[in-house]
Parts: sequence; structure tokens; C-alpha cells
Amino acid sequence: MKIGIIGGGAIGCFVAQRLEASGGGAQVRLVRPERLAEAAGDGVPRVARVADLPDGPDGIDLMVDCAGHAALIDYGAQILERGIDLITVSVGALADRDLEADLAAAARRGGTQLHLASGAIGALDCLAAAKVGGLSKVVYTGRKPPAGWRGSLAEERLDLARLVQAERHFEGTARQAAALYPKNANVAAAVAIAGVGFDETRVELLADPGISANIHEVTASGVFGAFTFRIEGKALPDNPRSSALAAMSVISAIERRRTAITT
Ligand SMILES: NC(=O)C1=CN([C@@H]2O[C@H](COP(=O)(O)OP(=O)(O)OC[C@H]3O[C@@H](n4cnc5c(N)ncnc54)[C@H](OP(=O)(O)O)[C@@H]3O)[C@@H](O)[C@H]2O)C=CC1
Ligand SMILES: O=C([O-])CC(=O)C(=O)O
Repeated sequence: MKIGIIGGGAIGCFVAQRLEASGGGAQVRLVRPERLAEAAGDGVPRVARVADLPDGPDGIDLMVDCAGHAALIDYGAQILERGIDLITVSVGALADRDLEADLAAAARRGGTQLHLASGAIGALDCLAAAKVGGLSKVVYTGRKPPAGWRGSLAEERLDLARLVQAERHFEGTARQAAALYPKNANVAAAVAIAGVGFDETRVELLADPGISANIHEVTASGVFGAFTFRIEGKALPDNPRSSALAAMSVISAIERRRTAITT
């Protein structure tokens, strides 16, 4: 399988290095034009760098977006329309109804699929199955140490450097959370898409100086019964905002495409 990657940050580098180590390394990395001249800094120097998809090698089977909302907006539709499947971590971008419709139309035209990586959360399979019977309530709570909220709206709402106890900086719908916190609420979006949708999923986001992990909790109830899922995810060393599991979920999604029998 010929794979291309978008994003050379914490998640993109993890993915590129894992692919390289498994012998099935990526063929190309899509970068912003102004990044093209830079020396390879991701530990996988033989990967071709291009600023536009047509400049890359032919026959790419799969692109993986590890870059964030802007990348899905910039490249998603053209990738899908060119007949290339796409795995993305930028799930929150789909809170924009127009983008969601554009991506779905591009996938139909290209005969392709946009696969949403499970990211930093789990239990999405459980939510999706429970949705079949009918879900009555889904609540997602995201809790990170103050450093995990740097560069987000939380900085405007709280004095992150001086927190002495957990403080909530957002309460609302998953659609609002995903739009307001593009680097931090992709999990809320994934929970919404698997379950009761962007407008019915309730979200709370907290900064907590007493924790060192990114703690995500989902509670759901419906015809199936009820469940609570809680994960304490370690952040990636290069980015305190992003849980390591998000990067691992991309590799897992790729591996599942390579095996005859999959979950
Ligand atoms: N689904 C989930 O559970 C999770 C999803 N995420 C999403 O993943 C994103 C990436 O996370 P992470 O790797 O930690 O972030 P980083 O900030 O470490 O890296 C982001 C990388 O993407 C590149 N990039 C951003 N925009 C574009 C673009 N338009 N075109 C090409 N490259 C681009 C950046 O390049 P440059 O340096 O040139 O800007 C950088 O290399 C997050 O912003 C978030 O949206 C994160 C965690 C969990
Ligand atoms: O990585 C995480 O813990 C969650 C995250 O940033 C997101 O949902 O965007």
C-alpha cells in the first residue's frame, strides 16, 4: 500500500516513524509550500515532500491527515475525488455542515471513503451500536492539564498559569466545542458522530492542575442500557495537547486495512 501523510507535527512524526519501522513507510508528505525548503526534521528523510498532491508520486492508495482542521479543509475533497481513501484525525472539522457535505460528495465522486480515526478516545463502536437501538443521552467530558489547553480558547477564559483547582472553561454542544477548540475537541466530534450527533451531544471541557494525563470520559444511556468510558491518555512528548493514543489510532486504522480479518 502506497501511503501519503499530511502533517509533520507530533502525530504525523509518530505515524511516519512507525510506518518506516514496520517496513511499509510513507511515500510522500504533503506540507505547506513555505515548508518545502526545510531540511528533513522528522527522522524519515527519504519521504518526498510536496506542496500539492499532483506533485507527488503516482499510485498513492491512502492519505492520512495528521495535521488538523486546516489540512482537511485544504486537501480533503481533492484527495477523495482523486480516488484516494483518506484517514483523518481532524474529526472536529466535520462540525462545519458545508465541509461535511463537500467531503461526502467528493468521496461519492471518487468512489472513496473518509475514515475518521478513533483518535484519543475509545468506545465509539459501542456508541455506534447503541445508536441503532436508540440513544437517549450522551455526555462527553474532556479534562487536560493546563499545558494541554495552551493555544486554545481556554487561555482567554482562564488564567491557566495560576489554576489551583480544576476549572471548566466550556460547556455546550459538540458542534460548538469542535468549532471553538479545533486542536482539542476532535474527541467530542468523534463521540458526536458515533452517537447522537453534534447538536445533541453535551460537552464539558476542564483544565485541571491536579492531573498529568488527558482524561476523556463518555457516559451514554439508551435502549441498550448505559455505559461509562474513561481513559487517562498520556500526551505525546512533542505536544501536550495531543494524546499518544490519537497517533496510535492512525497506525491501527492503517493496519486494519492491511489485514484480511479486522474488528
Ligand atoms: N482525533 C483526535 O482524537 C485528535 C485529533 N487531533 C488533531 O490533530 C492535529 C495535529 O496534532 P499534532 O500532530 O499534535 O499537532 P502539531 O501542532 O504537533 O502538528 C501539526 C502539523 O500539521 C501541519 N499542518 C497544519 N496545517 C497544515 C496544512 N494546512 N497543510 C499542511 N500541513 C499542515 C503543521 O505544519 P506547520 O508546522 O507548517 O504548521 C504541523 O506539522 C491537531 O491540531 C488536532 O486537530 C489531535 C489530538 C487528538
Ligand atoms: O489528544 C487528545 O487528548 C484530545 C484532543 O486533543 C482532541 O480531541 O482534539
